Amino acid sequence: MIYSPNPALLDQQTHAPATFLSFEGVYKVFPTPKGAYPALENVNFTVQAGEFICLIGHSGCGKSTLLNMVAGFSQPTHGQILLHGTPITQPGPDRMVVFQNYSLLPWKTAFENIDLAVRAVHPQLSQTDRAEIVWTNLALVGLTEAAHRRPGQLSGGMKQRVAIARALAIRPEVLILDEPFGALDAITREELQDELLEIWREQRCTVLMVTHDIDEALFLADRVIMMTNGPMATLGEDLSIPFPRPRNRDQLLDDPHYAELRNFALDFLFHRHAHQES
Ligand SMILES: Nc1ncnc2c1ncn2[C@@H]1O[C@H](COP(=O)(O)OP(=O)(O)OP(=O)(O)O)[C@@H](O)[C@H]1O
Repeated sequence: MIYSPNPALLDQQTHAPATFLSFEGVYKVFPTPKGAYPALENVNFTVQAGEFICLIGHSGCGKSTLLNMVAGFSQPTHGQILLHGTPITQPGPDRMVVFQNYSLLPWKTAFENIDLAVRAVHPQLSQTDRAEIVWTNLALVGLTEAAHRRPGQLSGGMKQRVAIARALAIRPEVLILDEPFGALDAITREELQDELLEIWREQRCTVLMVTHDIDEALFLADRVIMMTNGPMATLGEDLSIPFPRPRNRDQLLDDPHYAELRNFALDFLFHRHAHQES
């Protein structure tokens, strides 16, 4: 079959397929009681479909602000963020967010939390079809056995697995992860990183993930976007991570290029753009 792109996805002037996701001169200014606070200034970069991008920067540099605008929770003050060439103006099921604090409904079971999201996006589906989607996604994160437990009966890692399964059940094009493993112990964190890579490999969604952990970013990402400090934070470095996949943690640590990239990132954060409090 000959591939013919959807005309709506073509750039009107060049007729080239529109970039998957692009940040074009994005500024964000927050009104505060003390006056306008310019959080982000002139952020420009593009993301290809299927890329795994990690955003790193000191606390307060605007990482969550940027993700929130991709999610459609807020709008740039100037500039635009385009998905398939169309400005993002509101939330939609093509972009799902997973937060650090799981944000599950405590009175619903794992199954019900996921089912609720599926029902909100696909109200036309029968209960049987919805249940199939929920079971598939619970299995994807290894939680079939815990389906009928409420969040209070789940560990932190299990709660985050439910949150990831809930996001994936909607089949988003962009999976937005805001420090998803920040509250987890080191072992659970590594397990979830491996599972996330496996899911991403199978589903080929595009991932935008905020992390404070350089090793996590180097293990997971195709590119690490490093942000300068706020106010007026912007893109500082756009690092390509060349390690072949599937990645093996021990092999990565032995790779001299790994130490080079890690030192470059550390130098960016703690010398070139040191935070006063760091
Ligand atoms: N609604 C708001 N009103 C005013 N200022 C805001 C608002 N939201 C964020 N800010 C400010 O914008 C800056 C960026 O915040 P943001 O939460 O995006 O940073 P971050 O890089 O995600 O930080 P962290 O790593 O600590 O989560 C901060 O100085 C924050 O105080």
